[in-house]
Amino acid sequence: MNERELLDEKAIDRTIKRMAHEIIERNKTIENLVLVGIKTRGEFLANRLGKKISEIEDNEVIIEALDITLYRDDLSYLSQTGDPQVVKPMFKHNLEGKTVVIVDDVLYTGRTVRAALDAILETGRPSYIQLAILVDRGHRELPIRADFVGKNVPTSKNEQIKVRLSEVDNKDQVVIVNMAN
Ligand SMILES: O=P(O)(O)OC[C@H]1O[C@H](OP(=O)(O)OP(=O)(O)O)[C@H](O)[C@@H]1O
Ligand SMILES: O=c1cc[nH]c(=O)[nH]1
Repeated sequence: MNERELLDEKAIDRTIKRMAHEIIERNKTIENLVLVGIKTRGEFLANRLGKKISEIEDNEVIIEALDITLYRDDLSYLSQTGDPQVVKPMFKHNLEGKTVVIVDDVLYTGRTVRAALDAILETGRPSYIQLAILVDRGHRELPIRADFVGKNVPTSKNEQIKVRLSEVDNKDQVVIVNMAN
C-alpha cells in the first residue's frame, strides 16, 4: 500500500507542544480544565497534551479517557444511524462546570465526536466543551469543527490517515495511505 509520511516523531511532539500552548492561551487558566481522550489513541494524546500543559503551567491537569468504539465494528451494537456507540461512559471526576477538551487523533465525519459529546453531556453540564484534534482530514457529515488542530490535511475519500503512537504502535508517525492502490 502507498504510504506517505505527514508527521514524524519530532513534528508530532512539536505539534502537541503548540496545541498545549493554544489550549492554555484560549482558557487563560487551567484550574477547571479536563482533557477527555477518546480511546485508543486520543487517550495517549490527551496524556501527552496534559503532560505538556502541566509542565508549562506547573500545575496538574485532570485527564479522563472515554471509550466509544469498543463495539463500533460489531453491527449488533451500532445504533440505527450507524453512529459509534458509547460503552459505559464513566469518569473519575465530576465534569459539572468544567472546561472539557475532547482529544482525538483524527477528525473525519465527526460521528465519533458527536458520540463523545452525548456521553459527556449525559454525565453533567460542563461550562464549555472544546475539541482538540491531531489531524483534521475534512469530509464532515455533521456540523462539528475542532478548536485546536494539529494539522489540516485535505484528503480524498479513498485515502486514510493513520496515526501511530509509540504507546501502541512502537513509533510516532502520521501517514496518509491511498486505499485505492
Ligand atoms: O470523525 P469520524 O468519522 O468518527 O472518524 C474519526 C475516528 O476514527 C478513528 O477511530 P476508529 O474508529 O477508526 O478506531 P481507532 O481509534 O481504533 O483507530 C479515529 O481514532 C477517530 O476516533
Ligand atoms: O482516515 C481516517 C478516518 C477515520 N479515522 C482514522 O483514523 N483515519
